[in-house]
Amino acid sequence: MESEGRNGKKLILVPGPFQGHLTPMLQLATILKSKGFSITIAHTHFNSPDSSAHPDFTFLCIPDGLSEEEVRNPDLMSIVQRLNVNCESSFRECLTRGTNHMEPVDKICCIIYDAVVFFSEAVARDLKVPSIALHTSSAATTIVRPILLQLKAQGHIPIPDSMLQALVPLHQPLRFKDLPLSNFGSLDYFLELVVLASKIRSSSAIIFNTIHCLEESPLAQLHQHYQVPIFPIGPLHKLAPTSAVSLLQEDTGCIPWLDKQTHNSVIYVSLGSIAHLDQDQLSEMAWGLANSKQPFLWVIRPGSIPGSEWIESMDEEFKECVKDRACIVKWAPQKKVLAHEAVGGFWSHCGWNSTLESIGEGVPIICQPCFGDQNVNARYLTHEWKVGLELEGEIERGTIERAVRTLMKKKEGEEMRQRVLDLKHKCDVSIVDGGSSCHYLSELVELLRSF
Ligand SMILES: O=c1ccn([C@@H]2O[C@H](COP(=O)(O)OP(=O)(O)O[C@H]3O[C@H](CO)[C@@H](O)[C@H](O)[C@H]3O)[C@@H](O)[C@H]2O)c(=O)[nH]1
Repeated sequence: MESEGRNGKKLILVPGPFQGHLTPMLQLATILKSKGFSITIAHTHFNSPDSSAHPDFTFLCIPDGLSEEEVRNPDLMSIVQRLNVNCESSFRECLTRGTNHMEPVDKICCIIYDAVVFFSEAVARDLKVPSIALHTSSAATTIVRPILLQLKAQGHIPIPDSMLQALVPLHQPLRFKDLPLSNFGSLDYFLELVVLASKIRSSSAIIFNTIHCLEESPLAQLHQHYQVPIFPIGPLHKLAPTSAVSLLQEDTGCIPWLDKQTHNSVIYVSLGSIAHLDQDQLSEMAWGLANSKQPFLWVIRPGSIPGSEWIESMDEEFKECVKDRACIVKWAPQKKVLAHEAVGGFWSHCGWNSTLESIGEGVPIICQPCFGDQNVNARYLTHEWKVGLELEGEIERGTIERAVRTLMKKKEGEEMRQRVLDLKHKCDVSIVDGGSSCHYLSELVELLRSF
């Protein structure tokens, strides 16, 4: 049984079962452990994290009732929907039954849950345990999501072409086309999920993996919107740099390859853990990179190109053309890659973790958002913080080649690099004594200790 934390307080943390959600929750767990709390990670069977990487935590598997078929071909929206239905009673049972590795309910001081697995809040309320939500996307995304519901009510979803380029009132620099619509599953369920995941219900506070200096205005709007404390305590990966939580095996062979490249010469390419490409897009990306003449490190996730295996789908001519300046892996140790001095640019889908990790290492970005909050993040990167280049329209080799050259070789790219280094410095300042994230973290810890 997990020994009591130094301060005698026990926390249950419930992550969302996707890479971009598990990562920040495990980082938060590491941070709170260092503050003296004992930690139980209550996770679904689906995409369960590797418990051996975190010997300090207790792991509790919530039976999730998903069928083998649902797990084999996961459809994100329906998985989220099913988990929120299936897991409420099994989670409650896990907590109340007091299994060998579980503490009695009255010893739990708080349940911290990812906002997408809101069944956790229902259980916390039922058991009269305080709860706090963690939002894993940006504050800007959270504050604009309700606009989608207004648009739907006005019959403006799908958003008409005539509106797409217009700025969203009170939410500049966002245009209507940047609003965080999902590509997955039914629109109605997505909108329902937006409502359910943004409700605070009985929870006592909301944690954001963001930084005051990056999102001052959206955070101010959130403070007005929600009647509970908001804790922007990011970037979590900087506060918990050793917290490993990869669902896929990392290929560390790319690090010795990077060691041989010159300073700021490599463009790192990754579209995160969810986005998919088709064969034509893969080919355009490949030739855009090849024609840019820049060395590149490219993550091609297994299964991300439906119907083909990753490397077999690249043709011989391409392999020959890039053989001295390309490294292609299935999954990279991304934080180490971005911190490597050879990496001078990141071509990213702009998931929120990748966005923070790139800013945190002072690496400018070519932005290719695929869906949802990535559109919001890309717009902030290109038009608010001005540290990213927008790759708009179809994926096309000429556009890619030009974007890579601009970022890596031209004055415009160098200016972005300077600005992102300034932002990195501000982020570094936020997490040390006197910094905003450090301050909010102390307040969060104080609240948790008061429960
Ligand atoms: O080869 C790789 C590629 C990625 N990563 C890591 O995987 C995470 C990816 O997270 P993120 O950049 O946020 O992308 P997604 O996995 O696509 O995340 C989902 O969840 C995020 C948080 O809610 C959202 O912002 C995204 O839009 C959504 O797709 C990051 O920590 C990366 O460091 C690796 O370690 N190795």
